[in-house]
Amino acid sequence: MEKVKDGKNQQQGGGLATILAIGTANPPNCIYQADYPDYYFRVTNSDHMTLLKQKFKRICEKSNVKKRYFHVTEDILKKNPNICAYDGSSLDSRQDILVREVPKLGEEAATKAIKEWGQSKSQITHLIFCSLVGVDMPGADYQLTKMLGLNPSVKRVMLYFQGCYIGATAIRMAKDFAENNPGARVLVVCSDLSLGTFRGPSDANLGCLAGQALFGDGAAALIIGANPDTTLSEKPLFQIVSGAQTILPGSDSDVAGQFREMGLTVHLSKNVATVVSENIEKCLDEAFSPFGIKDWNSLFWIVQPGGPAIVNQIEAKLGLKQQKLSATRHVLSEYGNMGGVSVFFILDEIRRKSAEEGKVTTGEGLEWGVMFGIGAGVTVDTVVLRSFPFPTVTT
Ligand SMILES: CC(=O)CC(=O)SCCNC(=O)CCNC(=O)[C@H](O)C(C)(C)COP(=O)(O)OP(=O)(O)OC[C@H]1O[C@@H](n2cnc3c(N)ncnc32)[C@H](O)[C@@H]1OP(=O)(O)O
Repeated sequence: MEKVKDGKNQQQGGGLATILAIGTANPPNCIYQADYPDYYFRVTNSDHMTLLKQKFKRICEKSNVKKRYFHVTEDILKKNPNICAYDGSSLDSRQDILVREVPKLGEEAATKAIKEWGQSKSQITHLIFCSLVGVDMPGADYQLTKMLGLNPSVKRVMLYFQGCYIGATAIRMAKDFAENNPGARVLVVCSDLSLGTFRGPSDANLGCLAGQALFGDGAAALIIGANPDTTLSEKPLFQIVSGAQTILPGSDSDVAGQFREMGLTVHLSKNVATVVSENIEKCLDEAFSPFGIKDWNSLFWIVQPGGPAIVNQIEAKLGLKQQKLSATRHVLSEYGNMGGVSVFFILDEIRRKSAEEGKVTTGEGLEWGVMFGIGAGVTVDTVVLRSFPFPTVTT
């Protein structure tokens, strides 16, 4: 793990990378979880699978999700029955929608982040675009560059087909770009539509059924750069102190995805929450020992909300106070699991609520925080964050 440079990047004479703005977006079609089992079994023509429907209702009730947003509507699904079957040959139908819509939703989030940042988009030097789905060539990074009218020489990276840890991974990458390229301003965009994994129910893949109860659509964008220029009103929100990634032992194929003619099929074992919670303290120890921090309740918390079992078991294993994961739970409840996008929403919720409640820092009044990206592998990305005092700019 990269060590904190005590506020100074000696090589570049610069500071640590800082999150300068956050933007989020969702498609307009909102479905309440209470209505979802009926909706899902109806649109997938599966009402005859009564036992499976009862099980799905139980999963939805235990999901701790109140509502989710989706690009696809019942009309779109009716026109694409191959997507609604469990194993229909549907890749082309999915791609036609995803290749168009993933950059579009990303554009909405990026536009909000750039507006909050308040600077000219010509100052964006790097773009990192992440999406589980919608792979094409040139990719969503290229489409977004054109849509936003970014400098054609912006240095782009496209990250397709990574797990739900990717939001935290992208922050780790942006930190390297920002700290090693003087003056860099990195636009990070995550955009994911659950259409990539949407499919009808099957007795043969109950883990997939759990995914159908949890996944939702969203996009989020960050602007990241070192040495915020407060004379230009750049407002530092969170400092990115360090980033690390690891594969959890004994977790092979607990979270996996297969990409075939039927699209992307997710496999989730019942072991995910246990394997994550059993290994999370080691990730924390490695991340925070350089700073002598051992009290996990002294941190503000952002956890990829893969499902309530993951959130609950992390909380129990570490003895976290109940409110520690309230921003994480709020985002799970209001939007479902949006893959790599979720951690950006949680970060946004934390800074928004901190301001609203008059906390002294952007991180719930605390100084240090942790972000966990969790996904396929099982892979965990750990980002150490530091908040800023309010107001975040002194003139
Ligand atoms: C794609 C990526 O890279 C990243 C990701 O984010 S992947 C998503 C990771 N998320 C997960 O793995 C989900 C974690 N699981 C959960 O949060 C919860 O277990 C849950 C919401 C799915 C269910 O809640 P719960 O409190 O555990 O309820 P529980 O009563 O145990 O389960 C409800 C039913 O679902 C079934 N079930 C739950 N998880 C299952 C799974 N992974 N596979 C098969 N069945 C499952 C249970 O067997 C049970 O069935 P019955 O009611 O018939 O007994």
